[in-house]
Amino acid sequence: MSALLRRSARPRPPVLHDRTTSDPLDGDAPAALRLVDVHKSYAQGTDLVPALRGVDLVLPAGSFSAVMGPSGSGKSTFLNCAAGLDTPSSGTIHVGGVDLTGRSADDLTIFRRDHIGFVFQAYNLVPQLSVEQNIQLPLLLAGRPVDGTRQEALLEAVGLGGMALRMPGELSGGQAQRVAIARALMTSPEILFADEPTGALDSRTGRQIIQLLRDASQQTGQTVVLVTHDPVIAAVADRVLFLADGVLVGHLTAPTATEVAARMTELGGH
Ligand SMILES: Nc1ncnc2c1ncn2[C@@H]1O[C@H](COP(=O)(O)OP(=O)(O)OP(=O)(O)O)[C@@H](O)[C@H]1O
Repeated sequence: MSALLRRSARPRPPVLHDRTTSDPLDGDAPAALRLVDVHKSYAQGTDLVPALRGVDLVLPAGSFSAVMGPSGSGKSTFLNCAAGLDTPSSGTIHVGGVDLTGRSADDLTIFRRDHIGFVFQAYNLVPQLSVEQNIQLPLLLAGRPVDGTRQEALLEAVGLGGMALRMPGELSGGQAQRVAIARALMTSPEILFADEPTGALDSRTGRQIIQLLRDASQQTGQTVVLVTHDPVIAAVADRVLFLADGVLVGHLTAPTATEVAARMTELGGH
């Protein structure tokens, strides 16, 4: 993969409160994501349903992590709070040293646009826009210039060289997810969140896609956090974090799929 994919040296938009954090567990590596005692409850009638119950976590920059847990354990809630799509009931969340706590919805939208990438299970491409227009969209929305050379290099890297003018309706699921990955990397975000990115793909295509995300993120030094139900997909990560009943109950470093599956069985997941 081309060195062009390394994160752009172009000045980034200013962060809201720029300050450096480091991970005491990882030497001087800067923290890409830091959660301290994060709780999230949802109102259901007169009851409060706890979805996260005191999550503490530090992920170093450049790490590739998978989050697993039984259905209802709080994975999506964790991802949505960490990505600034939802706000925790209490606790603090820092992304790249920026405290997201207490931000207005507008502030969070601007922050997400400039500093966070997303890949969703459903690809979320704009059907009326070509592949290249979809990839350029986050930059255009942020009022940032499009680097044509980087775009071309990213399309090559995700195996879509020569397909810039195709429309989403002309793509397979795997190709559509490749476009979504290129789009998420185009803005050189501080951190990329992926929610079941292979969930709609057959297992062979899903494994190709996750390897591609892994390779591309390694080249760009990108921090990635993905939620998955698939132990084979999770085993591609540096570390796998396990959630149960809204609590992080452990992690495995560079595990095999068999080790991940065994831990999930212990937790009562699938
Ligand atoms: N908007 C909401 N309103 C009320 N309760 C919610 C809401 N979203 C999630 N919950 C509850 O919070 C808990 C955690 O849900 P969450 O979707 O985060 O789990 P999950 O691990 O992602 O589940 P799955 O693997 O099934 O997608 C569950 O008990 C769920 O019912």
